[in-house]
Amino acid sequence: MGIARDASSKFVQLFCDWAVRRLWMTVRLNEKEADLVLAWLREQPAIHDASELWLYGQRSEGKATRYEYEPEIKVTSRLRCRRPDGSSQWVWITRESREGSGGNRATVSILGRDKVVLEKMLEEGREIQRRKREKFLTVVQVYDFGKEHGLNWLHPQDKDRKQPGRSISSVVLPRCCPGSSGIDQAEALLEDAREFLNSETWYTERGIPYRRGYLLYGIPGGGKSSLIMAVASELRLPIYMMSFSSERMNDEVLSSLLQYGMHDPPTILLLEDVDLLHTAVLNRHRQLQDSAGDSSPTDRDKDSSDKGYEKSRRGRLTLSGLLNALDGPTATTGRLLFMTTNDRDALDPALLRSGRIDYELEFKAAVPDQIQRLFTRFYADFGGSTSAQSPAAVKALPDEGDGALAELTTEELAQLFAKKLDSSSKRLTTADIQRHLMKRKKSPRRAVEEVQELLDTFSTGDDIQASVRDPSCPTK
Ligand SMILES: Nc1ncnc2c1ncn2[C@@H]1O[C@H](COP(=O)(O)OP(=O)(O)OP(=O)(O)O)[C@@H](O)[C@H]1O
Repeated sequence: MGIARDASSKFVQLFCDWAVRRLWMTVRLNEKEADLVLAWLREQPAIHDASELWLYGQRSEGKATRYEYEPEIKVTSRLRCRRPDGSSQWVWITRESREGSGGNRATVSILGRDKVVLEKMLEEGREIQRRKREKFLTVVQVYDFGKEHGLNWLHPQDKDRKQPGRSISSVVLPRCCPGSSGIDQAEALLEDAREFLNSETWYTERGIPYRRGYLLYGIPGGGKSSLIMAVASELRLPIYMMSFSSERMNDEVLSSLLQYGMHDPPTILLLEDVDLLHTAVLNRHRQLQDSAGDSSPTDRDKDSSDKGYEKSRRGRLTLSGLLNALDGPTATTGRLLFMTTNDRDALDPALLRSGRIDYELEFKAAVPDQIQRLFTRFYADFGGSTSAQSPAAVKALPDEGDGALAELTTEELAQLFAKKLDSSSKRLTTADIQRHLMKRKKSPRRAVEEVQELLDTFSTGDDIQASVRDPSCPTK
């Protein structure tokens, strides 16, 4: 009797398992797709009826705090989804937060075998993420999740996306053709990137890897990082900021970071201060190689430290590993690579070869036309024309005298300010000038009157002013 009961309960259990397997389909989602489904889920009205919600405030509008609710979706959420043909389908979504790593994983269980609902969810989630990127600049950084999880991308959660975007007009660079009123170097670079994004078929048809590399180099405080932020904001691309400082970084980790866990292309990959990477990280390996090369192979066989050398060699980032990850056979396409450096000469030529870097832009000390436009933009609220005239059009302006300055428009003050800086032999960066203006943000007149203070505080030398006066067009 007991045996018969056990057998029948086993049979029922097996039947249930079979029925669930037959009726339900479960799809496991990795981090990137899980983020899309969760972004979609957050916008479903049915979910907001949930009994557990998170509340968070956003101060992004400047003044009032805006409150937003996020449903608690750590547990399974069950909802009916509409299919494209108008019918509905039951879906269960379960979020699994990977402890310590911060990344999301999720499973989607669907009644039936039709995946169309899941595909619709992913598509809409992608659109939601794109809309969110419009409002905020997304910067993804490499983060060390500890011994177990290692290095991975730290994607900002929606509620952290507070970094506002930056417009290209906020980055004031010399004009491409000095003396003209044509576009400036920031707009030219943006145009180049835009053209690249529209030319995927062109690249594919010619068998050219669909990638573009930009090198921004020159003085600190010239606007290199600002330009990258502006390009990302204008093109609504997320920035992936690579960092090499962790001891855990090596060729394999780098390669896997660039292959997995990034948003779908196009994206921006940013390597900042790449000259420091070269000396501090890559050369470390070279020294190891050199010291190993000094001893004969027999000596090294004897030397137990040889094993240590091999181990450390495998655990290091090498130049070839970096180059392979950037544009080797496994490298992703559809990516804009930006490298910045203050010292171009310190870079290995291999890093700069054509096809790897396609566009170079040098940042120099500010030129008069640039200073004038920076000033006019900064004090745009003070009235006066905002269309900067070329330096040649500067009319005779009073040099000194408080009374005379009070009569001038912002535009005329800008011309005078640029003229005063130009007549000194000092080199100033746009960051230096911005700092001077910031201290006098309510008075453009004071910015001109106290220009000597700027020259005394921020002067960085006087030897290469001549080259600064002739900003070259970017090298393509
Ligand atoms: N050309 C510019 N137009 C507008 N603002 C600028 C420009 N250059 C610098 N700034 C301002 O100066 C500050 C520093 O600029 P930024 O960080 O972009 O310079 P950088 O060239 O990247 O410097 P570093 O090489 O030290 O990283 C920012 O607040 C930025 O807004």
